[in-house]
Amino acid sequence: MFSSVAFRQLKKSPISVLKQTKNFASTMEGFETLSVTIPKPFVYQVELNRPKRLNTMNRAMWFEIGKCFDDLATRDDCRSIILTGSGKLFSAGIDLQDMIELGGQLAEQEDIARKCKILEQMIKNYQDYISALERCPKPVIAAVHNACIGGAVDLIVAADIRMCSSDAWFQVKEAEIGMAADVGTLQRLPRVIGNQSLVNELCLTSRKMEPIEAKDCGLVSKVFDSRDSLVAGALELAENIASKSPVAVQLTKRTLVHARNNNTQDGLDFIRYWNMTMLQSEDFINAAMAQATKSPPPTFAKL
Ligand SMILES: CC/C=C\C=C\CC(=O)SCCNC(=O)CCNC(=O)[C@H](O)C(C)(C)COP(=O)(O)OP(=O)(O)OC[C@H]1O[C@@H](n2cnc3c(N)ncnc32)[C@H](O)[C@@H]1OP(=O)(O)O
Repeated sequence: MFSSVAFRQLKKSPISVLKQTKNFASTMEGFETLSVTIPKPFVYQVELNRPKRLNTMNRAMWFEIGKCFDDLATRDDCRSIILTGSGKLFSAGIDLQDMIELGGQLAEQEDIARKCKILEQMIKNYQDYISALERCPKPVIAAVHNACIGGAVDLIVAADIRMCSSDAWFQVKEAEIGMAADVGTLQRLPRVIGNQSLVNELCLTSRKMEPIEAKDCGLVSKVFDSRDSLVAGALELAENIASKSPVAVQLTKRTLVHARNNNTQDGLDFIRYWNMTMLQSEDFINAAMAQATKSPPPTFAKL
Protein backbone atom coordinates (compact mmCIF):
# COMPACT_ATOMS: atom_id res chain seq x y z
CA MET A 1 0.00 0.00 0.00
CA PHE A 2 2.71 2.51 0.96
CA SER A 3 5.00 2.03 -2.03
CA SER A 4 7.92 4.42 -2.38
CA VAL A 5 6.61 5.50 -5.83
CA ALA A 6 3.30 6.55 -4.36
CA PHE A 7 5.09 8.34 -1.55
CA ARG A 8 7.34 10.28 -3.99
CA GLN A 9 4.28 11.32 -6.01
CA LEU A 10 2.55 12.60 -2.93
CA LYS A 11 5.63 14.55 -1.90
CA LYS A 12 5.79 16.19 -5.36
CA SER A 13 2.39 17.84 -5.02
CA PRO A 14 2.00 19.10 -1.47
CA ILE A 15 -1.17 21.12 -2.14
CA SER A 16 -1.53 21.15 1.60
CA VAL A 17 1.63 23.17 2.13
CA LEU A 18 0.65 25.80 -0.44
CA LYS A 19 -2.80 26.29 0.97
CA GLN A 20 -1.88 26.27 4.61
CA THR A 21 -0.43 29.59 5.68
CA LYS A 22 -2.51 32.23 3.86
CA ASN A 23 -4.79 34.47 5.93
CA PHE A 24 -2.87 33.79 9.12
CA ALA A 25 -3.15 37.47 9.96
CA SER A 26 -6.92 37.64 9.67
CA THR A 27 -8.84 38.18 12.89
CA MET A 28 -12.45 38.70 13.86
CA GLU A 29 -13.30 42.24 14.76
CA GLY A 30 -16.40 44.09 15.82
CA PHE A 31 -17.21 42.29 19.04
CA GLU A 32 -18.11 44.46 21.99
CA THR A 33 -17.66 41.88 24.74
CA LEU A 34 -15.17 39.41 23.26
CA SER A 35 -11.60 39.76 22.12
CA VAL A 36 -10.76 37.32 19.33
CA THR A 37 -7.14 36.84 18.32
CA ILE A 38 -4.93 34.30 16.57
CA PRO A 39 -1.97 33.71 18.90
CA LYS A 40 -0.56 30.82 16.84
CA PRO A 41 -1.16 29.59 13.29
CA PHE A 42 -4.60 27.95 13.14
CA VAL A 43 -5.22 28.59 16.85
CA TYR A 44 -7.85 31.15 17.90
CA GLN A 45 -8.19 32.68 21.33
CA VAL A 46 -11.65 33.88 22.33
CA GLU A 47 -11.47 36.00 25.47
CA LEU A 48 -14.45 37.12 27.53
CA ASN A 49 -13.64 40.80 27.64
CA ARG A 50 -15.67 42.81 30.15
CA PRO A 51 -13.02 42.85 32.86
CA LYS A 52 -14.50 45.88 34.66
CA ARG A 53 -17.80 44.00 34.94
CA LEU A 54 -16.07 40.73 35.98
CA ASN A 55 -16.82 39.30 32.52
CA THR A 56 -20.47 39.07 33.46
CA MET A 57 -22.56 37.73 30.62
CA ASN A 58 -24.82 40.52 29.41
CA ARG A 59 -27.16 40.28 26.40
CA ALA A 60 -24.41 41.35 24.02
CA MET A 61 -22.00 38.73 25.35
CA TRP A 62 -24.51 35.89 25.08
CA PHE A 63 -25.25 36.83 21.47
CA GLU A 64 -21.59 37.35 20.58
CA ILE A 65 -20.56 33.97 22.02
CA GLY A 66 -23.08 32.30 19.69
CA LYS A 67 -22.04 34.34 16.69
CA CYS A 68 -18.32 33.93 17.33
CA PHE A 69 -18.35 30.14 17.64
CA ASP A 70 -20.74 29.74 14.70
CA ASP A 71 -18.32 31.84 12.61
CA LEU A 72 -15.26 29.94 13.79
CA ALA A 73 -17.00 26.71 12.81
CA THR A 74 -16.67 27.68 9.15
CA ARG A 75 -13.29 29.47 9.14
CA ASP A 76 -10.67 27.33 7.48
CA ASP A 77 -7.83 29.15 9.29
CA CYS A 78 -9.19 27.95 12.63
CA ARG A 79 -8.38 24.45 13.86
CA SER A 80 -8.60 24.80 17.63
CA ILE A 81 -9.80 27.46 20.05
CA ILE A 82 -8.88 28.47 23.57
CA LEU A 83 -11.51 30.25 25.66
CA THR A 84 -10.19 32.56 28.38
CA GLY A 85 -11.38 35.41 30.60
CA SER A 86 -9.65 38.79 30.82
CA GLY A 87 -8.84 40.50 34.10
CA LYS A 88 -9.35 39.31 37.63
CA LEU A 89 -11.57 36.29 37.02
CA PHE A 90 -12.98 34.05 34.29
CA SER A 91 -16.63 35.11 34.66
CA ALA A 92 -19.13 35.99 37.40
CA GLY A 93 -21.96 34.49 35.34
CA ILE A 94 -25.04 36.19 34.03
CA ASP A 95 -25.20 39.96 34.37
CA LEU A 96 -27.71 40.39 37.17
CA GLN A 97 -28.39 43.95 36.00
CA ASP A 98 -29.75 42.44 32.77
CA MET A 99 -32.01 40.22 34.85
CA ILE A 100 -33.40 43.27 36.62
CA GLU A 101 -34.06 44.92 33.25
CA LEU A 102 -35.76 41.75 32.07
CA GLY A 103 -38.02 41.95 35.11
CA GLY A 104 -39.02 45.46 33.99
CA GLN A 105 -39.69 44.25 30.45
CA LEU A 106 -41.92 41.44 31.76
CA ALA A 107 -43.78 43.84 34.00
CA GLU A 108 -44.87 45.79 30.91
CA GLN A 109 -46.89 42.75 29.82
CA GLU A 110 -50.06 42.01 31.72
CA ASP A 111 -50.81 38.61 30.32
CA ILE A 112 -48.96 35.49 31.39
CA ALA A 113 -48.82 34.05 27.83
CA ARG A 114 -47.04 37.20 26.56
CA LYS A 115 -44.62 37.14 29.48
CA CYS A 116 -43.94 33.45 28.82
CA LYS A 117 -43.26 34.10 25.14
CA ILE A 118 -40.54 36.62 26.04
CA LEU A 119 -38.93 34.22 28.50
CA GLU A 120 -39.14 31.16 26.27
CA GLN A 121 -37.52 33.00 23.36
CA MET A 122 -34.75 34.39 25.54
CA ILE A 123 -33.91 31.03 27.13
CA LYS A 124 -33.97 29.31 23.73
CA ASN A 125 -31.59 31.92 22.29
CA TYR A 126 -29.22 31.62 25.26
CA GLN A 127 -29.25 27.82 25.00
CA ASP A 128 -28.40 28.05 21.30
CA TYR A 129 -25.58 30.54 21.92
CA ILE A 130 -23.95 28.19 24.43
CA SER A 131 -24.50 25.16 22.19
CA ALA A 132 -22.48 26.96 19.49
CA LEU A 133 -19.35 25.71 21.28
CA GLU A 134 -20.55 22.14 20.85
CA ARG A 135 -21.80 22.72 17.28
CA CYS A 136 -18.40 24.10 16.30
CA PRO A 137 -16.36 21.16 14.94
CA LYS A 138 -13.10 22.80 16.09
CA PRO A 139 -12.12 21.67 19.61
CA VAL A 140 -12.62 24.31 22.31
CA ILE A 141 -10.32 24.39 25.36
CA ALA A 142 -11.70 26.43 28.27
CA ALA A 143 -8.96 27.90 30.47
CA VAL A 144 -10.49 29.04 33.75
CA HIS A 145 -8.81 31.26 36.31
CA ASN A 146 -10.38 32.40 39.57
CA ALA A 147 -14.20 32.49 39.60
CA CYS A 148 -16.38 30.56 37.16
CA ILE A 149 -19.97 31.07 38.28
CA GLY A 150 -23.46 30.20 37.03
CA GLY A 151 -23.73 30.90 33.29
CA ALA A 152 -19.95 30.54 33.03
CA VAL A 153 -20.27 26.91 34.13
CA ASP A 154 -22.92 26.40 31.43
CA LEU A 155 -20.36 27.80 29.01
CA ILE A 156 -17.36 25.69 29.97
CA VAL A 157 -19.23 22.41 30.09
CA ALA A 158 -20.06 22.94 26.42
CA ALA A 159 -16.30 23.08 25.71
CA ASP A 160 -14.33 19.94 24.82
CA ILE A 161 -11.47 20.28 27.28
CA ARG A 162 -11.24 22.26 30.52
CA MET A 163 -8.16 23.39 32.41
CA CYS A 164 -7.80 25.77 35.33
CA SER A 165 -5.33 27.64 37.50
CA SER A 166 -4.80 26.85 41.18
CA ASP A 167 -6.92 29.86 42.23
CA ALA A 168 -9.95 28.69 40.24
CA TRP A 169 -13.34 27.87 41.71
CA PHE A 170 -16.56 26.71 40.14
CA GLN A 171 -20.09 27.35 41.34
CA VAL A 172 -23.42 26.23 39.89
CA LYS A 173 -25.01 29.20 41.57
CA GLU A 174 -28.47 29.15 40.03
CA ALA A 175 -30.23 27.46 42.97
CA GLU A 176 -28.81 30.13 45.25
CA ILE A 177 -30.35 32.87 43.15
CA GLY A 178 -33.70 31.09 43.06
CA MET A 179 -33.72 29.43 39.67
CA ALA A 180 -33.03 26.08 38.05
CA ALA A 181 -30.09 26.29 35.62
CA ASP A 182 -31.52 26.29 32.10
CA VAL A 183 -28.78 26.70 29.51
CA GLY A 184 -26.82 23.47 29.72
CA THR A 185 -25.19 22.73 33.06
CA LEU A 186 -27.87 20.30 34.24
CA GLN A 187 -27.69 18.43 30.93
CA ARG A 188 -23.92 18.49 30.32
CA LEU A 189 -22.29 18.43 33.75
CA PRO A 190 -23.45 14.86 34.54
CA ARG A 191 -21.83 13.63 31.33
CA VAL A 192 -18.68 15.65 31.92
CA ILE A 193 -17.96 14.37 35.42
CA GLY A 194 -19.86 11.08 35.32
CA ASN A 195 -20.90 11.23 38.96
CA GLN A 196 -24.62 11.98 39.33
CA SER A 197 -24.46 12.11 43.11
CA LEU A 198 -21.79 14.81 43.04
CA VAL A 199 -23.62 16.72 40.28
CA ASN A 200 -26.82 16.66 42.32
CA GLU A 201 -24.98 17.91 45.38
CA LEU A 202 -23.26 20.74 43.51
CA CYS A 203 -26.40 21.87 41.70
CA LEU A 204 -28.74 21.57 44.67
CA THR A 205 -26.49 23.34 47.17
CA SER A 206 -24.57 25.80 44.95
CA ARG A 207 -21.43 25.02 46.94
CA LYS A 208 -18.11 26.08 45.44
CA MET A 209 -15.78 23.53 43.95
CA GLU A 210 -12.01 24.03 44.27
CA PRO A 211 -9.38 22.95 41.69
CA ILE A 212 -8.25 19.74 43.40
CA GLU A 213 -11.81 18.44 43.53
CA ALA A 214 -12.45 19.70 39.98
CA LYS A 215 -9.44 17.70 38.78
CA ASP A 216 -10.33 14.61 40.83
CA CYS A 217 -13.89 14.49 39.50
CA GLY A 218 -12.87 15.16 35.89
CA LEU A 219 -14.34 18.64 35.45
CA VAL A 220 -10.85 19.82 34.46
CA SER A 221 -8.03 17.74 33.05
CA LYS A 222 -5.14 19.83 34.38
CA VAL A 223 -4.42 22.46 37.04
CA PHE A 224 -1.69 25.10 36.52
CA ASP A 225 0.10 27.29 39.06
CA SER A 226 -0.96 30.62 37.58
CA ARG A 227 -3.12 32.22 34.90
CA ASP A 228 -0.04 32.76 32.71
CA SER A 229 1.02 29.11 32.85
CA LEU A 230 -2.62 28.09 32.32
CA VAL A 231 -2.94 30.11 29.12
CA ALA A 232 0.48 28.89 27.93
CA GLY A 233 -0.57 25.29 28.63
CA ALA A 234 -3.91 25.72 26.85
CA LEU A 235 -2.13 27.26 23.86
CA GLU A 236 0.37 24.42 23.71
CA LEU A 237 -2.45 21.90 23.67
CA ALA A 238 -4.36 23.89 21.05
CA GLU A 239 -1.23 24.03 18.88
CA ASN A 240 -0.80 20.28 19.18
CA ILE A 241 -4.40 19.74 18.04
CA ALA A 242 -3.93 22.27 15.21
CA SER A 243 -0.94 20.31 13.92
CA LYS A 244 -3.14 17.28 13.25
CA SER A 245 -5.28 16.69 10.18
CA PRO A 246 -8.37 18.95 10.33
CA VAL A 247 -10.32 16.11 8.73
CA ALA A 248 -9.35 13.84 11.62
CA VAL A 249 -9.83 16.43 14.36
CA GLN A 250 -13.20 17.79 13.22
CA LEU A 251 -14.66 14.37 12.59
CA THR A 252 -13.33 13.10 15.90
CA LYS A 253 -15.07 15.96 17.72
CA ARG A 254 -18.33 15.46 15.81
CA THR A 255 -18.21 11.73 16.55
CA LEU A 256 -17.49 12.20 20.26
CA VAL A 257 -20.35 14.70 20.59
CA HIS A 258 -22.65 12.35 18.69
CA ALA A 259 -21.56 9.41 20.86
CA ARG A 260 -22.51 11.27 24.05
CA ASN A 261 -26.08 11.71 22.86
CA ASN A 262 -26.71 8.41 21.08
CA ASN A 263 -26.41 4.71 21.67
CA THR A 264 -23.33 2.74 20.64
CA GLN A 265 -24.82 1.25 17.48
CA ASP A 266 -26.01 4.67 16.26
CA GLY A 267 -22.53 5.99 16.98
CA LEU A 268 -20.88 3.19 15.03
CA ASP A 269 -23.26 3.80 12.11
CA PHE A 270 -22.46 7.53 12.26
CA ILE A 271 -18.67 7.11 12.00
CA ARG A 272 -18.92 4.32 9.43
CA TYR A 273 -20.91 6.52 7.04
CA TRP A 274 -18.57 9.46 7.57
CA ASN A 275 -15.40 7.43 7.21
CA MET A 276 -16.42 5.70 4.01
CA THR A 277 -15.83 9.18 2.57
CA MET A 278 -13.16 10.66 4.85
CA LEU A 279 -10.75 7.71 4.62
CA GLN A 280 -10.35 8.74 0.99
CA SER A 281 -9.06 12.18 1.98
CA GLU A 282 -5.46 13.14 1.22
CA ASP A 283 -4.99 13.80 4.94
CA PHE A 284 -5.32 10.12 5.80
CA ILE A 285 -3.12 9.02 2.93
CA ASN A 286 -0.40 11.58 3.75
CA ALA A 287 -0.42 11.06 7.52
CA ALA A 288 -0.52 7.26 7.30
CA MET A 289 2.24 7.32 4.71
CA ALA A 290 4.41 9.50 6.96
CA GLN A 291 3.92 7.04 9.82
CA ALA A 292 4.65 4.03 7.66
CA THR A 293 7.81 5.53 6.23
CA LYS A 294 8.93 7.13 9.50
CA SER A 295 8.86 10.55 7.78
CA PRO A 296 8.11 13.84 9.56
CA PRO A 297 4.39 14.52 10.06
CA PRO A 298 2.85 16.18 6.98
CA THR A 299 1.24 19.61 6.86
CA PHE A 300 -2.43 19.65 5.96
CA ALA A 301 -4.50 21.81 3.65
CA LYS A 302 -7.08 24.13 5.15
CA LEU A 303 -10.53 22.77 5.82
C1 LIG B 1 -31.64 32.51 30.82
C2 LIG B 1 -30.72 32.52 31.98
C3 LIG B 1 -29.40 32.05 31.61
C4 LIG B 1 -28.39 31.89 32.44
C5 LIG B 1 -28.45 32.08 33.86
C6 LIG B 1 -27.36 32.05 34.62
C7 LIG B 1 -27.47 32.21 36.07
C8 LIG B 1 -26.20 32.66 36.74
O1 LIG B 1 -25.23 33.03 36.11
S1 LIG B 1 -26.25 32.59 38.44
C9 LIG B 1 -24.79 33.45 38.90
C10 LIG B 1 -24.94 34.95 38.92
N1 LIG B 1 -23.72 35.54 39.42
C11 LIG B 1 -23.52 35.79 40.71
O2 LIG B 1 -24.38 35.58 41.54
C12 LIG B 1 -22.17 36.36 41.06
C13 LIG B 1 -22.31 37.52 42.01
N2 LIG B 1 -21.02 38.10 42.28
C14 LIG B 1 -20.19 37.67 43.24
O3 LIG B 1 -20.43 36.70 43.92
C15 LIG B 1 -18.93 38.47 43.47
O4 LIG B 1 -19.05 39.69 42.79
C16 LIG B 1 -17.65 37.80 42.97
C17 LIG B 1 -17.75 37.32 41.54
C18 LIG B 1 -17.31 36.62 43.89
C19 LIG B 1 -16.47 38.79 43.03
O5 LIG B 1 -16.43 39.33 44.32
P1 LIG B 1 -15.58 40.67 44.58
O6 LIG B 1 -14.23 40.52 43.99
O7 LIG B 1 -15.66 40.95 46.02
O8 LIG B 1 -16.29 41.79 43.70
P2 LIG B 1 -17.65 42.56 44.06
O9 LIG B 1 -17.32 43.80 44.80
O10 LIG B 1 -18.63 41.64 44.65
O11 LIG B 1 -18.17 42.95 42.59
C20 LIG B 1 -17.58 43.96 41.82
C21 LIG B 1 -18.65 44.62 41.00
O12 LIG B 1 -19.19 43.68 40.08
C22 LIG B 1 -20.60 43.58 40.24
N3 LIG B 1 -21.03 42.21 39.95
C23 LIG B 1 -20.51 41.09 40.40
N4 LIG B 1 -21.15 40.04 39.90
C24 LIG B 1 -22.13 40.55 39.12
C25 LIG B 1 -23.13 39.94 38.30
N5 LIG B 1 -23.25 38.62 38.16
N6 LIG B 1 -23.94 40.75 37.62
C26 LIG B 1 -23.84 42.09 37.69
N7 LIG B 1 -22.89 42.70 38.43
C27 LIG B 1 -22.06 41.93 39.14
C28 LIG B 1 -20.81 43.93 41.69
O13 LIG B 1 -22.14 44.29 41.90
C29 LIG B 1 -19.84 45.10 41.86
O14 LIG B 1 -20.38 46.21 41.21
P3 LIG B 1 -20.14 47.69 41.77
O15 LIG B 1 -20.87 48.57 40.83
O16 LIG B 1 -18.66 47.87 41.75
O17 LIG B 1 -20.69 47.68 43.16
